[in-house]
Amino acid sequence: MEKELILEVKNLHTSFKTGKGEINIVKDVSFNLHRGETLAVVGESGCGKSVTVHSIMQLLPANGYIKGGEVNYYDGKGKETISAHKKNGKAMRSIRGAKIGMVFQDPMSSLNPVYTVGSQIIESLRQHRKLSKAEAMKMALEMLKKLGIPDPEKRINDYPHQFSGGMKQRVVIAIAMICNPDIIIADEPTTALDVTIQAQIMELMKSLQVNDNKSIILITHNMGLVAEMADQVAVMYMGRVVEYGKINDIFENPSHPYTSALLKSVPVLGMDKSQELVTIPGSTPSPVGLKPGCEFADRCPHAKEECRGKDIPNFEITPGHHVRCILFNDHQEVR
Ligand SMILES: Nc1ncnc2c1ncn2[C@@H]1O[C@H](COP(=O)(O)OP(=O)(O)OP(=O)(O)O)[C@@H](O)[C@H]1O
Repeated sequence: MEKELILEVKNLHTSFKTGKGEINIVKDVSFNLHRGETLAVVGESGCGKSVTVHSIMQLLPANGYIKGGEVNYYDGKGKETISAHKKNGKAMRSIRGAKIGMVFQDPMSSLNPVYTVGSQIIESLRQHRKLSKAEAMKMALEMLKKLGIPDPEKRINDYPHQFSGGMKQRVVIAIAMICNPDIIIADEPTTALDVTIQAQIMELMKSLQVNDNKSIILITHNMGLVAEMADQVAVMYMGRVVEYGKINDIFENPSHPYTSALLKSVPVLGMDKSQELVTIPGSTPSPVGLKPGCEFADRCPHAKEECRGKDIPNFEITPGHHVRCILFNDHQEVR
């Protein structure tokens, strides 16, 4: 059966104007998200994962702007282009929250300490739907119950500081989910939490995806989480998707030298015990004054002269498995 495309990011470019000039942070990023699936966007700190999703949501800081590309949202009824070069505040406000919900890394930065959790969930709901306070309250209670918050009738009137870290993150998920969006963007949703709580939150997200057919974009640098959660994976390095494919393409046939290095540098459940972890030589370059050509060339064991000087195209090595590396230039180029 053909999978239903729900979000399409095509050749997205995002830059920031800074005191040191303009810096290109997201470069030619493309990926697809299908209904009921999880796309993991993975890569080291600073590679542009958050800027990519903030571009999709048009939540960039004042000095950031989308230079090119398209973001297409499909809701089953047709295509809606939610961002290109120009800002489209009205269309975006109807999409943010209602069609795409966001869960950020630190629950405290998403919750307002001076309002009860109930009023924050209701506020999110009433922004998009005409409901009485009582109806909204009933829906908020049902959502808290569904997300495993014990004693929701009492807890709904509590303030965020009265919740533990894991429970706060459940409240953030409740706010993201209350309007029943098709897509949830989760930006490192468990980084600020204890390991056992992390597992519970990820299980909760997985159950929403499976039971309610939600699509998730999971931003993470945790390859273990990727292995557990993802259907599709986009590996990013210095603002580019260097490898993109199905979970098995990435774990069983990692092809970009950066993906291979990344997988060798982190422990993944089920890996051979005799396999040593290897650190990636060198460090990520600064995005300011970056040399042209492959951004990974200076750290890559296979680097050749051709890797430097001009942008490296994307090659399709098997259907849907794309690698941005000249080692594969005998394959079909894809845009
Ligand atoms: N407002 C800004 N002005 C200039 N540069 C910025 C701005 N915001 C982010 N950047 C730069 O964009 C790059 C990518 O940042 P981003 O937060 O997307 O990385 P990330 O992959 O999500 O990392 P992390 O895992 O640490 O969150 C970084 O080099 C960062 O310094």
